[in-house]
Amino acid sequence: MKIYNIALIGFGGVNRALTELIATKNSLWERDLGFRLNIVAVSDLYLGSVISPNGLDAKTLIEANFAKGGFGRLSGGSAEADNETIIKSAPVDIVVEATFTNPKDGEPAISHCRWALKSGKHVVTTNKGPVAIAAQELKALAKANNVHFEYEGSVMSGTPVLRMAEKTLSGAEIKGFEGILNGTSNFVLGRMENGLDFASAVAEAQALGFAEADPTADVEGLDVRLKVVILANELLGANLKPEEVSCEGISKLSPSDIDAAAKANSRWKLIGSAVRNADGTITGSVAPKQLPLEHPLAGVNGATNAVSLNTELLGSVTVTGPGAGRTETAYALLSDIVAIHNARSGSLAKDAA
Ligand SMILES: NC(=O)C1=CN([C@@H]2O[C@H](COP(=O)(O)OP(=O)(O)OC[C@H]3O[C@@H](n4cnc5c(N)ncnc54)[C@H](O)[C@@H]3O)[C@@H](O)[C@H]2O)C=CC1
Ligand SMILES: N[C@@H](CC=O)C(=O)O
Repeated sequence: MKIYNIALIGFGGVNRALTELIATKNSLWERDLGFRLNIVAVSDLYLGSVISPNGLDAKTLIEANFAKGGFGRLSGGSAEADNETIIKSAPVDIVVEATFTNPKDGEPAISHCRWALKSGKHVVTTNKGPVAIAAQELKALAKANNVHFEYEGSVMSGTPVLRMAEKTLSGAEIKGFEGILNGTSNFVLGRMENGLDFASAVAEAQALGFAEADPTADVEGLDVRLKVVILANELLGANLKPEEVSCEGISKLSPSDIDAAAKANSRWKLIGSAVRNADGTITGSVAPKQLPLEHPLAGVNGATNAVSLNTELLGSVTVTGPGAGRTETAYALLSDIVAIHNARSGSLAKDAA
């Protein structure tokens, strides 16, 4: 049985949810997946950092109500978040990057990934910045250092779309996609349909753990823009940069726009899409669209996301599932670790034989 020592960078909703899963499910994973996870280091801007080479107790990490700089009170702890030392020096196999997504330049998360990969550590991340802005560089670094860079949760949280497409749609010739790719804005639009005002709906999405640290990224479409870039680059072989994707969010939609749509048997949805043009170029966009109720994406509600992949050989293939949520996103990290474990232990090859 394998034990993976891990470092958590960022200890917010997602990495706390992963810690909770570790506290409750390690024995199940040992039996069913063939590994356990051992948290050896944690670093968080607010709490500080801590390293314990033998491992930290996951239950204690979750239950202790640490104040600002609180890791400083732990043995091996410091009130400052020394990410660089933790990432480069902690004796871990996997760095779990779940700090905030910076839609402008992806930092400091890109540096976190770079440090880890250069130190010969696998990276699993739900952070969209490094994937949308620096995937090529980080994949090359991973390859050069014989480690993995995995990021299933960067699009549609724990709902498998990147790995599903890579593993099961090879040769289907994906020509484009359109989807609902932000849980917060979809949740907000639904709550506004029920009469709630915009600000209260955003506050609810924050309380439920769906929203970004700065929810402007959700409601102005910046988060979807990163996801469009990731999907286009991964599934269509594009080389898009965020600034090349046109972007409009939902913040200008008023209650009367929402009512008018309902009266016309339709609904506003924030749609991210990309298409391969006749000349081979790829165009991406993010914009609110008024969809008739019978449209397949019109019935996707709350923090659920959905993406319809337009393929040459299969027609339209739609994947739907949670697009945000702490535990749902922590599951994406687990699925990345399972992918690493299977690749390293050769169990997929054995299954296929
Ligand atoms: N919550 C969700 O539903 C989903 C989140 N994501 C992404 O996962 C990541 C984590 O999300 P959440 O946990 O919900 O965010 P969060 O805001 O709850 O937690 C982020 C944590 O990172 C810490 N942090 C910020 N900058 C840091 C730095 N430079 N060094 C160390 N720690 C730092 C903050 O103190 C905070 O505790 C984000 O990038 C987010 O975009 C992706 C898919 C879904
Ligand atoms: N804030 C994002 C979280 C997942 O990426 C969302 O609401 O979809």
